[in-house]
Amino acid sequence: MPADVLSSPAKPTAERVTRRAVWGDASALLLRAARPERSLVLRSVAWLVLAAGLEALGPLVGKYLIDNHYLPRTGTWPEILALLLGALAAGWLATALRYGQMVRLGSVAMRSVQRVREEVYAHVMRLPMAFFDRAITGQLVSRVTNDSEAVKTLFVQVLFVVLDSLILLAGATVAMLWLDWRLMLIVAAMVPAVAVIVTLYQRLSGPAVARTRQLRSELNAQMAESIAGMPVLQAANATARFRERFAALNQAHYASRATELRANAWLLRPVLDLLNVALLAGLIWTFGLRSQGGALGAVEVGVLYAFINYMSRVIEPLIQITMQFAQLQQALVGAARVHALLKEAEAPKAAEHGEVTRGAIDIRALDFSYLPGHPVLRGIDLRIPAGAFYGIVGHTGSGKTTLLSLLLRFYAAPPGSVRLDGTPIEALGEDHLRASVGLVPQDPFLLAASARENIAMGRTLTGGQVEEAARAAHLHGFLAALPQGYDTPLGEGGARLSVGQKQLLAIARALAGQPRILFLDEATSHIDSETEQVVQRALAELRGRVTIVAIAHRLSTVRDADSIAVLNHGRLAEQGRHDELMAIDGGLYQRLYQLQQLQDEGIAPA
Ligand SMILES: Nc1ncnc2c1ncn2[C@@H]1O[C@H](COP(=O)(O)OP(=O)(O)OP(=O)(O)O)[C@@H](O)[C@H]1O
Repeated sequence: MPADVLSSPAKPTAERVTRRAVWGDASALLLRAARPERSLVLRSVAWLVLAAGLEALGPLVGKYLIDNHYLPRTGTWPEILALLLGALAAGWLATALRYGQMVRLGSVAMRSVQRVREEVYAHVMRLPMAFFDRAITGQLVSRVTNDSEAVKTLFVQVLFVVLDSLILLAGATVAMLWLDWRLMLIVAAMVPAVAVIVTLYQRLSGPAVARTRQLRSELNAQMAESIAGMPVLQAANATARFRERFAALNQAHYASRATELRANAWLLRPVLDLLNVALLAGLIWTFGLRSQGGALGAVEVGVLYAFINYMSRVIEPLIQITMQFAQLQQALVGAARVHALLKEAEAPKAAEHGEVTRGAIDIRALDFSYLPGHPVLRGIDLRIPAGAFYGIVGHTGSGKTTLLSLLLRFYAAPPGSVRLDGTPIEALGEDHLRASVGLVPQDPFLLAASARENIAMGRTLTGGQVEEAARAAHLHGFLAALPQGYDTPLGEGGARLSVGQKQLLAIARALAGQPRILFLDEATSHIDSETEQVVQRALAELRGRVTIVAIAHRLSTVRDADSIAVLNHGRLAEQGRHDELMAIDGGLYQRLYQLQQLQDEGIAPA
């Protein structure tokens, strides 16, 4: 992550490169977010330029009044009144214009955040499973919620305020140039001084800002992890240790914030205020020299009035710009992180040809490894006819789940090695593939919603379809007897259900999509024998209509399967019906089965 490198002071070259990358990433995100409203942004900027021009007129009118009317005492009241009213009107118009445009640009910023947040969420949903192997949930949540706010900060507090200030600065500079270019040069000395201050500030506070953001996202991550693992933490009496860990992170976050605050407090406003006073003294000194008849010649009093006025107008935008650098640091890092996430490659798009109509699976010479040089599956050949019930068994780590993940296209199998109804799996359209297969995972994932919503999962299913799926999973009786029937809230993670009921609900959900192929990943490992029989009955009723591939630790689940594939260290060791496999003397399946029987009888350890 760029920000992490940014916070490391040890490698100046890498830091420079990374800082550039942060700027590049953040600007790319900004452009992307504003693109749909660029004409509105351009129009607003044009209005801001006009407002700055009107604002710059004020001191000019003042100068004209002093030098042409007040000092020579030549002005007539109507003339003076007209000039004053004109200046007032210009000032008010400028204020109204600026206010209106800032509100408009603020709305652009809000809409941009909305767009970015939706884009990030949609993007995360399309990322390949391999991404989630290394992603940390809390940090991802941070990206979608906190960091996408950085776009708003970049727009509202930085870009627009800085832009507005720059336009004001340009207006005042042009007016000063027109009045007296030499005096203007004195005021212009502020610009390099501010550049020095900002560079210094960036060096001091930049790493602290990046560290603060990183620590904040770690705090989020720990919070999310602790809530998810609460039963384990409490049972292991680890809460105090986790509290300490959280406190240590929080302390580091505080220290990092304190460094930021110190840099802000010392470097920004106070230094600029000092500079302002020094330049004002320089201006009055020069004016004094000239009025003594020095080499520069006389300066009109009105010019001095206008310059003092412009100086305050120059100093304020400069203060604003430097003050925004604090926000800019944070926003840049946040925006760069969001952009880095958006650059994360999505799963490759399929060619979208071919269809799954019957549910036949053909696996040929399938090799797979997560990490180069560490093969997990080797030369698997397996043909599963449509409507068949196949079991996959094998010791822990033999590659069962990996095989299933490839059949679900969670990871990419080598092209052509997995075919569904004759079409290579990589060519099937995403929506079609997902509609054709159903998954009952080992740990059923339940939404904090009603049973109906949990079965439908956002699909537009009729009440009849939901009920039919629940009946097929042998869960209808239970759900219908709940206080609000299918509409009873199930609590977070389905807290109101037993593990077996959750498993049956996951089966109902998978069946509600009317899949051609149903995958079960150890769906019976956590349930009692009675519920297992219910699951077996449900599967038996599906036979011939849906292809079923079931990974099972508990071999009784697949005893009746049409065929059982036995994996051993990533290879297909044996294959056949239960009785055929049991007939192989000293065979792997036979040994697994006998071991399980001993475990069931309490003779061997589980
Ligand atoms: N996402 C991953 N990244 C890297 N290696 C992985 C990943 N998932 C699994 N592995 C490795 O692949 C091998 C096979 O794992 P897999 O989960 O497929 O086995 P399994 O037969 O399903 O085991 P179990 O019965 O314990 O669930 C293991 O050595 C495991 O460490």
